[in-house]
Amino acid sequence: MKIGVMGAGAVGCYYGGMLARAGHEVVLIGRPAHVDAMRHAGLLLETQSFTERVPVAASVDPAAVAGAGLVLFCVKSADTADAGAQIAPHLPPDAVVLSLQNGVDNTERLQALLPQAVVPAVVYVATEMAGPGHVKHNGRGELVIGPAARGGDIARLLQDAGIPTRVSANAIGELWAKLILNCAYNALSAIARLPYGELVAYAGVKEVMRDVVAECLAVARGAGVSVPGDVDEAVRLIAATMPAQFSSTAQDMARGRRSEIDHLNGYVVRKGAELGVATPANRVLHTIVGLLEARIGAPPGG
Ligand SMILES: NC(=O)C1=CN([C@@H]2O[C@H](COP(=O)(O)OP(=O)(O)OC[C@H]3O[C@@H](n4cnc5c(N)ncnc54)[C@H](OP(=O)(O)O)[C@@H]3O)[C@@H](O)[C@H]2O)C=CC1
Ligand SMILES: CC(C)(CO)C(=O)C(=O)O
Repeated sequence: MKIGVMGAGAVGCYYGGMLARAGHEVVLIGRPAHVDAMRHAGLLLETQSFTERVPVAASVDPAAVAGAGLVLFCVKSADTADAGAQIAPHLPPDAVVLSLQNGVDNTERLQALLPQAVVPAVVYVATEMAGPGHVKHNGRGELVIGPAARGGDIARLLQDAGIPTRVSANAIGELWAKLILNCAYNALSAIARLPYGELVAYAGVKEVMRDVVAECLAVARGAGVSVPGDVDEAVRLIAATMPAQFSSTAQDMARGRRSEIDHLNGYVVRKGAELGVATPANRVLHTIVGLLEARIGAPPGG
């Protein structure tokens, strides 16, 4: 089965690379610098256990998804609508689109554009682009995917390629659990320009995070979502296990790029307003990040 990857960035290149390395026909669709490098010398896949150059097809043309039975959709949340519209005319009717994105509404937004099955995936990985056509895997790599008609087959295909995958009937709840971590850490790390260890050591930060988490849980409850696990413990563990890490929002801001904040705290604020749940702490964080992004000239969120 041909596999298309929409968004040849950190996540797309890691998972697409693992699948290509396992012998699947994979095409990575991305920006010219990465595509040119991969066409010339393959994808440089640097993981914690091996480093390999993986031959892979690459294109800047969204039409390259034609003929794909599975598409990994790996753009940032702000690019979901544009990238979804670009692949829509070229997708086979029976393709399955797996959304490998943070935030809880990408599947819904993508499904509104596509008649094909769109399945959410919770992505537990740390990966980055270290240069054109060069992906660096810094840890983990598991996926939790939502149920789908061919969910079992897709999970097996991923497993066989060395990607630990399970199917969960509550993938949306798991996406919310991750969203809550993002809401607690991402904006604060970006605003303070601090890694998590220093961030939580500052007086009052843990209390702000507690307020943010309580609001998120109230919105999730209002939306009928059951958030699995011990959320407070999960929040505590982030700073304890990655004290030197800056949030992806902080990293985007440092690069002058638009972050996903509108789909993190911003989503909680919008959903809270819709459900009549107050979200003052999330609102303040979302607004301050928006102001900072406007000051550095990052394109407005979408
Ligand atoms: N990196 C990580 O470790 C993790 C990331 N995630 C989530 O995964 C998702 C993807 O993140 P990540 O891979 O880091 O992001 P990246 O920015 O590294 O990758 C996305 C790539 O897609 C490109 N792109 C966007 N729109 C198009 C388009 N229309 N056509 C072709 N290429 C396009 C982007 O180019 P450009 O930048 O020029 O727009 C970029 O190169 C996000 O939701 C993120 O939150 C989840 C867990 C971990
Ligand atoms: C979980 C967390 C907060 C880890 O850095 C993350 O996903 C992010 O930075 O976006």
